Amino acid sequence: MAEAIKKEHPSCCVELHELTTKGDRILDAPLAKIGGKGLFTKELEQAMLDDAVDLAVHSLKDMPTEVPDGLVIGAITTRLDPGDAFVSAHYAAVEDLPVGARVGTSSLRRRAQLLAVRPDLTICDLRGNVNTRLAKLDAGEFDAIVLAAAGLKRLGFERRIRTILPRSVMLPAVGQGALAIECRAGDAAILSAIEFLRDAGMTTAAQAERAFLRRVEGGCQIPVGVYAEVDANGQISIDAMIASVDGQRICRSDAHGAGEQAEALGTALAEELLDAGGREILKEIGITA
Ligand SMILES: NCc1[nH]cc(CCC(=O)O)c1CC(=O)O
Repeated sequence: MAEAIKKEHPSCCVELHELTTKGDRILDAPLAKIGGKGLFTKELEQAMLDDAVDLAVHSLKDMPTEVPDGLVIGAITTRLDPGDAFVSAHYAAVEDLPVGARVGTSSLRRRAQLLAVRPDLTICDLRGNVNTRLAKLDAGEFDAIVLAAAGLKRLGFERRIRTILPRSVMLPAVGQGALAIECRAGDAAILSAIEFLRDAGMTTAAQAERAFLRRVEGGCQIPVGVYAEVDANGQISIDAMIASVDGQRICRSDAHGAGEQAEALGTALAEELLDAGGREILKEIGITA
């Protein structure tokens, strides 16, 4: 990212400040148990409010739906790959896994959707950075793991991907695969310097996906999936689901309309799913929506 900005603005001096967040540091507990919003974003946001850095690059999916006062998402990039990848030494796809196979994954969303199609699987918690997760698979702890395709691709592990799970089985997390560039709200110089990174279609899709998430009050800690896409005519399609953690119940639906209606469509789809059983599911895991 620093390289891309430097290339676009040769006269700018771009300095990289690497910060670690609570989400990077606590690697021995499932994200759902660490809890709290902004696990991967807070430290970076504080650095911007303190004027220590001018912008922060996040995975959009790590960003809470509410941005702190004084900060904005200045640009959302093209989605690298929204999907979830199946990685395994011995099996080519989920349907090839033997009965009771051990699958490692870090998220309730993946757990629920895997169990919906294969209730026999043993889903095991798996956290850590991508290298650690692949090392645990290679050490034989699991028959397969499922993790974001974008994370694997960005870190050069694309060849480890056996299949991308189809969206009919696995809806991604809100914003998965896109990056969000956050900066101070009034910083006109930075806002215009990062404008070139902005993907118009993805920005609209993110509005719908984040409106959906805002309405169901979830983060990547709850079994919720959503995927929105804008076509060449500016029409948006949204697919979303709310699942029980055991995958036994999945409320799923879709919505279509003009891109200008992205937020309203996302919110309405959330309400439809909450009314169709989603509210009850979230209540069971302690969330009132
Ligand atoms: N929950 C952690 C996280 N946040 C962003 C990514 C990479 C994918 C992306 O940038 O959307 C990952 C890893 C994963 O889910 O496997």
